[in-house]
Amino acid sequence: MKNRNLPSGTRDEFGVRAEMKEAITANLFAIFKRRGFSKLTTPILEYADVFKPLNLTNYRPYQLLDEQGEALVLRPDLTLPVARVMSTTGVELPAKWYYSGDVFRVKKQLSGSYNQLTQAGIELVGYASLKGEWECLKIALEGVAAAGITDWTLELGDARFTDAVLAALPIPEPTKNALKQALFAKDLSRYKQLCKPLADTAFEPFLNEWPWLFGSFNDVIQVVDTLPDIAALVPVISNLKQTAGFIKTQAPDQEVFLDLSIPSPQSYYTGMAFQGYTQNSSDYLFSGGRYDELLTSFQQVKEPAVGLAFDTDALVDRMPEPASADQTLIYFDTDQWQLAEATLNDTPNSTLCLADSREEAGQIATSTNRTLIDLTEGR
Ligand SMILES: N[C@@H](Cc1c[nH]c[nH+]1)C(=O)O
Repeated sequence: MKNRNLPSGTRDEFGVRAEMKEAITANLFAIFKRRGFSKLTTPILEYADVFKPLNLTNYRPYQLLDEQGEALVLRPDLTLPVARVMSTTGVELPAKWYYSGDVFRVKKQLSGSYNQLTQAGIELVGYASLKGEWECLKIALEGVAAAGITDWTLELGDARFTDAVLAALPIPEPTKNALKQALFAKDLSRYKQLCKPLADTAFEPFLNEWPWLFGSFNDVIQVVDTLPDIAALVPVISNLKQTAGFIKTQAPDQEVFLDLSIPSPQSYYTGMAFQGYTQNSSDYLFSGGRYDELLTSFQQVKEPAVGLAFDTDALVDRMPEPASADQTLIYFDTDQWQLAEATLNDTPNSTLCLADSREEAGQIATSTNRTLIDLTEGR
């Protein structure tokens, strides 16, 4: 073997970390199942076409070809495969699915982030009501709590906000597009220049704040309230306010932020989006949102849908490590297997010592800091 290195952005997982990941995945699955979700598993390989609705600059996939020369990819997302299943299998709707699996996204070299990450998530297909978003948020609160993470921020947004505001501005279409680009790129000098024709209009106070429209829910809503009436914004703001109220009833101490100055986390979102963050890290704990148009890229009929995925690796990175219990090693002769088995059953946190000699068993016990039970003693 010439190259023993791993492909960039991948890792091996073993020991405590791998066990913590298994434990949080089991906890999340228990939450999903208790709330009536069914399991859905899809392959790691899919036709590249499935992921056309993604913004591929953020999610550049690993590509390969099948035997007919068709482009395949390692899946960069788990929501699109669920949408594909929904449109090809004629499953009766509405449906509640859960899943877990690895996704692969080619990141910039040396960006320091991983190209393979594990997600565990849910998709609610066929539910148009705000109850769908709230079910996702309830699961987000429970999932993060199950990981033992207490200090985190829930960030809300809405994919419709930016376009609704831009549509109302009395400026030509190309200027609106340029303004959106400058806003998202945080190119402030260009942004200010493009806003000049709107000085002294009713939009001015809002436009002065828009690039910084991120922060605690009520502070951001106050700025939004300075806008003149925009009919398309009414349901957006009302849903956001109701949702902040819902969180208050479910988790009174939960910090809720609102970000209305960035692009939607996924190009396929059509409504509310929500993410969980801890301080000093750009990895989200979970990310989700409503995507009512996505199924139309696979089938004729439109189906409302909303979902969320936990980044299992991000949860593990922030989970408190479990206290390690005292471990015991059971040394025995080959003809004592039954006795060794009985001792194993009766002794918590024990493991059989498979060494050939008492001396080797002693060395292992010392180097791994374990107590040794010697069943050969006095033979
Ligand atoms: N697939 C999305 C998360 C999601 C699940 N359902 C809806 N959104 C992501 O990876 O960001």
